[in-house]
Amino acid sequence: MEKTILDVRNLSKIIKKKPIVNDVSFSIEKGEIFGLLGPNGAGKTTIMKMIMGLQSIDFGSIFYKGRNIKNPKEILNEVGGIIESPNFYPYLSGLDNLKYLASISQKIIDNSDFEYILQFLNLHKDKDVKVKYYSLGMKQRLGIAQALIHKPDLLILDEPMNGLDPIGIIDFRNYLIHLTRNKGTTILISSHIISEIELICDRVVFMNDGKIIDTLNQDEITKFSTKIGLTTNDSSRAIKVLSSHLNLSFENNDYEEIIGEIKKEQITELLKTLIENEFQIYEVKQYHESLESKFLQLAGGNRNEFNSVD
Ligand SMILES: Nc1ncnc2c1ncn2[C@@H]1O[C@H](COP(=O)(O)OP(=O)(O)OP(=O)(O)O)[C@@H](O)[C@H]1O
Repeated sequence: MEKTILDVRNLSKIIKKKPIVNDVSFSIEKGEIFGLLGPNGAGKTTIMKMIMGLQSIDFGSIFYKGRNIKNPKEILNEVGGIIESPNFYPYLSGLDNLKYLASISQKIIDNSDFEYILQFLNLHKDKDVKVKYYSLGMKQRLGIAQALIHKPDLLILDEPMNGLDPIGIIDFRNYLIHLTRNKGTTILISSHIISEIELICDRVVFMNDGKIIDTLNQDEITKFSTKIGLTTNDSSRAIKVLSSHLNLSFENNDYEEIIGEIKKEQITELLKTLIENEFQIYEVKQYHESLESKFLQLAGGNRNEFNSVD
């Protein structure tokens, strides 16, 4: 079985004599979640568009499962993605949009697949509503459904959390982890929001000005962000709940904040526990050297364009 799913070699895109993507190489293994992180204009979307055949390649090659892909249409049945705003037929319902896509896929997609994806993305009750009446968040979730409905081996997600609410983000992250761990799906995901990426990625590439400036693997990502500061509506109760439910030790600091050491992969569980116990969460901060500070250091001049941990 082919271990490397995607191999991007010396990819370049020149627009108006400017290298938008400049000699970028990386490869992604089966079942990996691979993050592209970079400020606005770094070249993330352009790379994804080249992989999906939405933009031509000026230099370099893309290998998919060992095959040099000259015409990306060859692999579209195996690849799903959201790049920029997803496209829909506004006069069709959410379900009919999905059914139309399914009808042009070569994969077998049955009613239980539609049911599952619509339930999962919390669109089930609005499945028969025309998409022109959908909110931004609903359209984003339908876009995710479109990317997933044909069960792609490789999922390409350009800023997929845009427009999702906090619970939607947590559920979506967990679903991506489920897809990779249980279905063997491989994911290439971009963001300029560091906290979204560091929670789920096995490897992260930092881009700036069209170039890769650094790559971190899971161990290197994990060693960041070990201390968390939380501001909620009830610090004392939060300390008790985190201790009794998750065996985490948090304490008050001087700023109505509670601080505790936590492993990166526990953050989702921590937030879920607090939400389930009806806390208002006003702020979540990371202390120690975080992926964000590493990124800001690497990105230098563009530092103001990054979002901080939400
Ligand atoms: N067709 C085009 N014509 C001119 N410039 C372009 C074109 N496509 C992309 N660019 C420029 O290329 C650069 C990289 O754009 P790209 O969308 O790939 O960045 P990005 O990292 O995805 O940014 P963001 O986080 O804002 O989505 C930007 O400066 C953009 O303005």
